[in-house]
Amino acid sequence: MEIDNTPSSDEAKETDDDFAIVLELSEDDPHFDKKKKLLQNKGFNPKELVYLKSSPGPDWISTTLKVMLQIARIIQLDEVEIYFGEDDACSSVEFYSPRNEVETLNSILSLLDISLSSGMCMQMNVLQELREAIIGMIHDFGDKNSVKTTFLENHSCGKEECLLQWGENNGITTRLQIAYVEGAGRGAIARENLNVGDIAVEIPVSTVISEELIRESNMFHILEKIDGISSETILLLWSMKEKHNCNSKFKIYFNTLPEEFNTGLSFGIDAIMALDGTMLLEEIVQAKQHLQTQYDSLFPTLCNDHPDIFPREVYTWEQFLWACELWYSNSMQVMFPDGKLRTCLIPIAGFLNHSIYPHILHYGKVDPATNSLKFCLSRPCSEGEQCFLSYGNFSSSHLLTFYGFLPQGDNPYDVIPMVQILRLNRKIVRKVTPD
Ligand SMILES: C[S@@+](CC[C@H](N)C(=O)[O-])C[C@H]1O[C@@H](n2cnc3c(N)ncnc32)[C@H](O)[C@@H]1O
Repeated sequence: MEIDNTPSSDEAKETDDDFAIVLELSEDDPHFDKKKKLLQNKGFNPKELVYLKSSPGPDWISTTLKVMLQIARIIQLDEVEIYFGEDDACSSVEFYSPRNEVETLNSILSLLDISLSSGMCMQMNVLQELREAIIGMIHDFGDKNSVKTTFLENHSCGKEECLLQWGENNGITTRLQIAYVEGAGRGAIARENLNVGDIAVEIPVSTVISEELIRESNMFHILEKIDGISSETILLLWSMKEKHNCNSKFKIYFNTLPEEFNTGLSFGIDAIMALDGTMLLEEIVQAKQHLQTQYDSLFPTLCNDHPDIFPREVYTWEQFLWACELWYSNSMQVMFPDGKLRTCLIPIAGFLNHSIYPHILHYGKVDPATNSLKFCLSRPCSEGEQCFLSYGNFSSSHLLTFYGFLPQGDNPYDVIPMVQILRLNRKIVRKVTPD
């Protein structure tokens, strides 16, 4: 089917309608049915063809882009956005979330780039015009939503510089430098103007801390025999000891880690009192109880049975909590070429802070061609600007509990209680409204 602004079938014959950009909702999409319905509510099909004209009129580019955006926004919705998208099905929703918007613009850009690089299209000039318009929209979005960072000048970044040097010696390439920033510890700052598609940091797999590395350690054969123990727990126990290992390959990385993380898990009594009666306190207490149970199931048994491998002074509850906070707040999920998803610590990339308006959206897949992780920009980052990542679609309570901060701006993922309220509200309406 042709979209609104394309010619009717008679008109189509008079135009160069031989090349079309295809916007398609994948049948593998876990939300295919809901998205299809949303598309149909707006008059679109799951597969739409946007035909190019050789001499488009003055409004053609903007009208065409508007339609492409409407379709791509729905294709790029995530679960929470779909929930609200369904409510707004008949209204003319233009904006779902910052993540959705950046994802949408980048998905159209990549379709245009594929068409341009195929060289099959007669209307290269039109594709170029569409591309420039999309790039302009990505820039505008960044300009409207850039977060001002205040740098703290009186902090030395000696340890961080050492890590950057270590990274360089071990094949890490980065266009970021590290600085202390107000309210977030260290942050990663662009050394030069970075554009959409540029790689801000590239990390070879050999410099990533993952399960594979731990298999070589002398504690692995003991831990793997423990019933139900997860890879994450094994990694956590390894990092508690490796932190003190002077010969560790990752010594310089461990040197840069904070003594304290200040996530919700180590909130002091004052903070806990201030949260009295809130759902957040419940979340923190439950998470901590779970960790305490886990610790008690492992210690002091491991220290008693293998004192040389699990020294008592290293495996204290306080150090266990530190390692939990390290892994919760600094690890990333990475997909390896063998198809396995592993939890990893990633030196240097670990300095990237989170934002609701991130520059980098996709970073969790090893490129098999280079055996490296590439942190590519989905929107530009100017020289001297702090470069942000998206840690995921987390609510503020999750970010506070496991990362120790509240994000700036309206967090679109603060919706769970609201979703519950809406559902409850609907149930009440249904009950009181006769059929
Ligand atoms: C992966 S580390 C990022 C580097 C970290 N800032 C540091 O100095 O090591 C994640 C931690 O950074 C801090 N952080 C990340 N994003 C933040 C933000 N938007 N505001 C405040 N703190 C943030 C939190 O302490 C979080 O636990």
